[in-house]
Amino acid sequence: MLVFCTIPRPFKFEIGKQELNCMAPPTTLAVGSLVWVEDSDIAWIDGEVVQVNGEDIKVLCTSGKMVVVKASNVYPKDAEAPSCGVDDMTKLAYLHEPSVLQNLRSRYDMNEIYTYTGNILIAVNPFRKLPHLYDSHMMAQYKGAAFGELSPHPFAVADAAYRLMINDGISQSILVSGESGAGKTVSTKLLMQYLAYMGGRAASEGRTVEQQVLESNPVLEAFGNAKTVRNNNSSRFGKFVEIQFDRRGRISGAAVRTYLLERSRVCQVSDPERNYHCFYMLCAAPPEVSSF
Ligand SMILES: Nc1ncnc2c1ncn2[C@@H]1O[C@H](COP(=O)(O)OP(=O)(O)OP(=O)(O)O)[C@@H](O)[C@H]1O
Repeated sequence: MLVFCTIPRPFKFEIGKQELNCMAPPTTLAVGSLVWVEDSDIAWIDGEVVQVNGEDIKVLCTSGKMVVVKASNVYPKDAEAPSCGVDDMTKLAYLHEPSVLQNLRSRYDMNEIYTYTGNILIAVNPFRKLPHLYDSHMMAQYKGAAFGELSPHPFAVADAAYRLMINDGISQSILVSGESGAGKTVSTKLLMQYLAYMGGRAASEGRTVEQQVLESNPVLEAFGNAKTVRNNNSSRFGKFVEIQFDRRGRISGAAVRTYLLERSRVCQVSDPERNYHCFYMLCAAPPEVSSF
C-alpha cells in the first residue's frame, strides 16, 4: 500500500537556521574571506570580509554596499561551489540557509526545478508548464533506475517507494509538504500518475481504479479548492490518499480521505479571494444542469 499525505504549512524556510548552523563546519573569519550576510531586499547577499574588529565584521558586498555585521550573523561562502549548483544539497560544502537558497536559485535559473537533499526532494514552483518533464518517455526512464542515478524528480521518489513496497513487502508513505501555492497538489498528481503507470492495468480491462482516482481530482477540487491570494486553485483541506496494490504490484483499490476543510469560506470570503469552485461552476452551467 502507498499513501500520500498533503500538509499545508505556514510560510517558513523548511530547514531551520539553527539546525543548519550546526551542520556547518566551524570557520574562522579573516580579511579576504567570502561570506553571506542578510539583506533586507534580497534575503542574502555575498561579499568579502574587509575588516575584522572583534565581533564586528566589515563586509564589502557584491552590490558595492559596505556593511558592518556581527560575526554570528555572517555565513561562510564556498568559493568553489559550481555556478550551476549541485543536484543533491548534501554535496554542498556548507549546508546553511544562504548556501541552500543560492543552490536552488542557480538550478532554477537553468530550469532545474527539482533538487535532492539526501532522499528528500525539493520542488521549486516554476509557475509555467514544463510538459517535457512529465511525459511517458520520462516515466519510462525512471522505471527501475536507482535513486539518485537520474536528475531529481517526483517520478524517482514514486519509483523508489514502489520498488521498496514490492521488494520488502512493506507499505510506504510519501509526505508532501510546503506553503500554500508551493506545488503540493501538482506534485501529488505527478506521484499518482507515475504509480498509475507502474501499477496500471491495460485499457482493455475497462475503467481502471487508477483512472477513477485521477478522475476524482477535479470533483474533489470543485468542492474543496478555491482562489486565494496565494493560489488560484488552493486546496482548503488536507488529503490522505491510499493506493492499494495486489501481490503482483498492480493497483487493486484506492481511498481518498479528506480532513480539516475550511468550512468558514462557504459563508465568509474576503476580496479578492473566492468561494469554492463548485458554486461558480453551478452558476456558469446551462440552466438545465444548474436547476438539477
Ligand atoms: N511542477 C509544476 N509545474 C508547473 N506548474 C506548477 C508546478 N507546481 C505548481 N505549479 C503551479 O502552481 C500552482 C499552485 O500549485 P498547487 O496548487 O500544487 O499548490 P499547493 O501547494 O497545493 O497549494 P495549496 O496549499 O494552496 O493548495 C498550480 O496551479 C500550477 O499552476
